Amino acid sequence: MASISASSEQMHFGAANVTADASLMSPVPSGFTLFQPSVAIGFSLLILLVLARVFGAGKQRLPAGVKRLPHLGPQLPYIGAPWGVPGPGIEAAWFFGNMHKKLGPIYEWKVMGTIHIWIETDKISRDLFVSRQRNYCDRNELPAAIGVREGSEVLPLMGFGEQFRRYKNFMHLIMRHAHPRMFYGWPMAENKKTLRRILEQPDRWSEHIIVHCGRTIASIAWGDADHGKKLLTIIPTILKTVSPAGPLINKLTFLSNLPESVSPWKQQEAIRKKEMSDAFMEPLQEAKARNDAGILEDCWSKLWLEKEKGTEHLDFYEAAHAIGSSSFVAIATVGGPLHAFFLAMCHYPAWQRKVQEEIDRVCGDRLPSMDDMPKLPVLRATVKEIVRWRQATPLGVPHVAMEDDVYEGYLIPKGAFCHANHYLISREESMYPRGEEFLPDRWLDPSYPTYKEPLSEFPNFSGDRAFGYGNRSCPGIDLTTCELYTLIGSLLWAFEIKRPEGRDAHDSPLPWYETAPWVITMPKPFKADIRVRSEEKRRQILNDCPDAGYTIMDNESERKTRWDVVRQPGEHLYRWDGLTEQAVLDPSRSYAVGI
Ligand code: HEM
Repeated sequence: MASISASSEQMHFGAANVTADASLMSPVPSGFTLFQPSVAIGFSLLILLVLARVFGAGKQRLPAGVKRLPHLGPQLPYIGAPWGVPGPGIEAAWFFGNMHKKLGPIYEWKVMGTIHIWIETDKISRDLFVSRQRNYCDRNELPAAIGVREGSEVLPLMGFGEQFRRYKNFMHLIMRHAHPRMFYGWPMAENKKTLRRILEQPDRWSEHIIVHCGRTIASIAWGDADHGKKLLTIIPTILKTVSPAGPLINKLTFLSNLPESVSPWKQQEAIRKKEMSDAFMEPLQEAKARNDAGILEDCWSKLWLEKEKGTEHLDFYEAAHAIGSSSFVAIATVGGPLHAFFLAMCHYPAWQRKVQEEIDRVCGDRLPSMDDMPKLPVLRATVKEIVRWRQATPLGVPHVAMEDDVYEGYLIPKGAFCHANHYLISREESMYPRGEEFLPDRWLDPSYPTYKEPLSEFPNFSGDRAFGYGNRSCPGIDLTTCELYTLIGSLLWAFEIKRPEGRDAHDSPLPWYETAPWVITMPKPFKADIRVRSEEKRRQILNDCPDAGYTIMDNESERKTRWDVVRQPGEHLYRWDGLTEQAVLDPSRSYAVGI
């Protein structure tokens, strides 16, 4: 297969973008000292190698007739094959995709004593994570996120067990309660405020989208959009902490043995934990005060405070963390596809006109609501295709094998981290021809394998693979549906979104596949030309959409509380503490066409 350094999906990356991972792949440079990080890492690896040899670590015993999964070839005992660990974010999805071309649809890669199993297809993911879900429902230890797997803080990262079951049941219950009530009307209310902000400051669309997601989920969780600031404050740290591209300790896992007094990661983690707990406990405390005063509006917290049947088994700390940790995940996951929406509209203007024709015909002079959705298949297809085209979680969240298992004659050992490559699964040629294109027609035209009738119901997100598999799959599908359908519908009702022309286009070209390097990723913010579609719509927005102000402050002098969110000096667009920054990719790598 031909090999290129920037295929149809991938961008060209400048030499300035050399990844930090390069140190893991490069030979040790001449003229080094023992204090250089690369030398220290190399030295540590050497000691580990010697220890592993001495104690015979890393030997894998295979039962009779069972084979080891395809792998990279010779590997070091215990350490495995840490060289070549790919760059962050989407590059990892391409990199592991390239390896599938050599090793087949499922292979293993041992790094630092852990067996990682990479899965290329929907079928294998379903065989393991759905048909055998009882064995593949654990989560992995994250070296930088100390104690999160065993703790009672973060639902998506909790190991399987009694505490996880209690949180997840609670999450399902509050979702089941809120969904038929359209999440108590909060998403529609926030949609209007966001239209107003974008009308007034179109060049800050990316910032308004992030704020929108924070305000919407905070309203649903605690009945007060202002708590969204707390979520916006804590997310950058936790998302970086749990990402392979985050702290070094996530790659060099043996560093987690350092005592807290000399471990900057452990010290940082103690601060992160305290801040996150405060961000979850304070809003529930405030919601309680408002509930006691009889003024708390409908929200998830109210269900717990008023002891809705099935919620009473959680104490205050647990309820605060179950609600908080179910909320913070709703910001980047929804914000990512919303960013991808702006990108798709700039790249595919003809499709934008088509979906606007449908919205105009069905909704006329009012904003689309969930009641309109059966009559808006083109809008639903647009939203579904956005989530497929630019995955919010391209490598999903690992499922950990709880016991040894044998799949098609191959051993999947207890403790293996199993990764479904969602990026590849969303591009399987047999299901998604021309997978790298944004092609909403694949959900509307009977000639495509993904087409389903009736169009008043399909496409929808039910069973969509982007939301994961089995008993660890995403409980946020209904909320995502409500948020994305109605906000994207409203944005298309109100605005025309175009790629910039002339000098602007030259100075900041439209990205194709530039995403952030974290486990939940989003397209890099870019310049778009956003104009209201008519003077009548402008009047309607100004009359009917309340001005809720701007959450992000211009400078530190305006800060009143620890939770205020402030743009950094010299920052025109809020960069969310680096979360919106582009992944730094390795320009020396190349990926096969079609990955
Ligand atoms: C486009 C939007 C979203 C996508 C693509 C998405 C994707 C995912 C994926 C891939 C997982 C891991 C599934 C697995 O392990 O197999 C997950 C888990 C989870 N998601 Fe979402 N998600 C989205 C929106 C949301 C929203 C809006 C919420 C909350 C309101 C949410 C809450 C959660 C939680 C709590 C988990 C952890 C479940 C568990 O570990 O058992 N997600 N999501």
